[in-house]
Amino acid sequence: MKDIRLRARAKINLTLDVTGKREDGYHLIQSIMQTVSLYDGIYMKRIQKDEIILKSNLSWLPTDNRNLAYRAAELMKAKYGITEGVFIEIDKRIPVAAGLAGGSADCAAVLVGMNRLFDLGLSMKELESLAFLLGSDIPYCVQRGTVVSEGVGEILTPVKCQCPMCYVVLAKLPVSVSTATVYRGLDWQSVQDHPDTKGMIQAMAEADITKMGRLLGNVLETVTIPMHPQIAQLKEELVHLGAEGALMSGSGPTVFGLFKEEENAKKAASAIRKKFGLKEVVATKIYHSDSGKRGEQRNGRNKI
Ligand SMILES: C[C@@](CO)(OP(=O)(O)O)[C@H](O)COP(=O)(O)OP(=O)(O)OC[C@H]1O[C@@H](n2ccc(N)nc2=O)[C@H](O)[C@@H]1O
Ligand SMILES: Nc1ncnc2c1ncn2[C@@H]1O[C@H](COP(=O)(O)OP(=O)(O)O)[C@@H](O)[C@H]1O
Repeated sequence: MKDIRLRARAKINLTLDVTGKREDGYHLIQSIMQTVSLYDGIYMKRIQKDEIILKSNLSWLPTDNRNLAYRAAELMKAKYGITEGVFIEIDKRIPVAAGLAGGSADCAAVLVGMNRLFDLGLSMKELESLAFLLGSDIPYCVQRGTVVSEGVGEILTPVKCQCPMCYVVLAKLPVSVSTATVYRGLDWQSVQDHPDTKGMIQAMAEADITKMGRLLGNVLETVTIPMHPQIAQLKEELVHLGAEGALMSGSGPTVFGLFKEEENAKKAASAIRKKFGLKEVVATKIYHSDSGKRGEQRNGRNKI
């Protein structure tokens, strides 16, 4: 039976602005999203019996249609009349409910995986449209890279210059933050400090990581930091440890710091782990696709 291995990578938001609110309560955003190397491993296999079997290394992660990866397989099966089944195994490494889009990345990977496993021949654009039915961040997780995300997350414009290579420390407090609660708590019209999206793109074009560090900005911090003030302490400590800048990712609570040197990022990660007694601290880096094409076959293994 045909099988496939994929890497579902996490994202950070280098900038996140909210520019309006739709009548249905969803917020209009402008955000520079960036893929990082940290990934969940996804293994998928066609099975004869018409069912979806999902397993993961986290005992408490749902394995039914509360899991976004399951929902992706369910949607594809229904839409394309697939009567065979699929086995999905998730090796979860991205912290959950963290502002890193781990669930969305798994979901996007399963959409890509179903397309390949069942030879559906769908284009990236078609996969992104399906992705948007499942969540606002998921079209981006299909596309990946350095992208300006607008609308509620469905309007994606790749940034022409690549984000310069730098090292990223992710530190997650042991608390869960609901994206819906954070957006509900935002009074977007009274936000004073809007991130400079254009300035950030310019800094990336100049490969000026120091300037990028200065321009990091996320309006959702105004909601999540009062709920969890340690986020501000983590940001301060990362800068103290040599980060060019630090920011909360998405709706939080993960904080990331940007470092020029890998060694410094690793040292900072271990210092943060000790000082704050945190388990979920990862030193990773900006992800640059080396093939330019998602799902490219390398060394006999499918990677995304
Ligand atoms: C904040 C961001 C920034 O990248 O990321 P995360 O923190 O989730 O990683 C995203 O906008 C999150 O996208 P995602 O997590 O896919 O959101 P969804 O599942 O579609 O929606 C969860 C809830 O958030 C609110 N929501 C979401 C997106 C948006 N543009 N405006 C909203 O108000 C809605 O109330 C919705 O019920
Ligand atoms: N495959 C999955 N991995 C992680 N979380 C998932 C998954 N499927 C559904 N979820 C649920 O989605 C919610 C958001 O998870 P996640 O995508 O990790 O966070 P965020 O949206 O903050 O980046 C969690 O409450 C989690 O229970």
